[in-house]
Amino acid sequence: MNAKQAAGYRAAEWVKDGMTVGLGTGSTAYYAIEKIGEMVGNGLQIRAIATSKASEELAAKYHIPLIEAKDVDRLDLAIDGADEVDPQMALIKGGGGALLREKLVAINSDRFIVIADHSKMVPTLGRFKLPIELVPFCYEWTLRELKSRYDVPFEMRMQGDQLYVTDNGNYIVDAVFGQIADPARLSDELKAMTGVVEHGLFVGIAQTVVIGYEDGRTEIKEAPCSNQ
Ligand SMILES: O=C[C@H](O)[C@H](O)[C@H](O)COP(=O)(O)O
Repeated sequence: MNAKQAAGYRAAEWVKDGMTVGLGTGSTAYYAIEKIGEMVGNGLQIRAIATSKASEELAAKYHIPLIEAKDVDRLDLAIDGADEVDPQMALIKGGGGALLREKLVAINSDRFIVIADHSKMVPTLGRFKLPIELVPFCYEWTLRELKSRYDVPFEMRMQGDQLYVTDNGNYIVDAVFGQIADPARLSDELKAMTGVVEHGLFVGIAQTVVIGYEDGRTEIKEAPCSNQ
């Protein structure tokens, strides 16, 4: 058992018969999907939406029935990893490029459970580069606007010698903020920019964080206003 596995497996315990479930993306979400797949193999009846093509393939491998948004109004639960988690349970996500689908799924779920190994817990967000998803059309102008507003390094995400393209056909620029003093404010500012599709700050969205440790222990944190 490693720390990511501990967190992923523990979160899978929230999944109950009849639920609709959002499946996250990344190396921690992998373990949650693996465990849920095992539970489905043992007779658990759920329907799921995956947040990336990679997680869709993983779900299919475990015979987890997949649905689309038109099949359901909201999800009961979503389980996903994070790149950083602060003490208020604000997150940076999108290291794997899946931030847009992940945020859509998270905000349309009754409970959003974040799974993270303990190294992801930080006092202040921003050491991890903040992914910002850009519309490819005239992205150079959006990038120029970002640079004029924020005096920090911006790095277009690459795949080999090509610009990285998300599952939604967009680009990602990673912003090296170092420290983000006011994640809610930055989130609103970025969201209001034309050309920015989405960004990796998840503020006030997580209700539960499951922290995993190498010895297999887990620690659960609930958002103060969460009544779920
Ligand atoms: O786009 C990727 C997602 O936001 C991931 O959940 C995040 O990057 C954490 O990934 P991992 O569990 O592999 O560290």
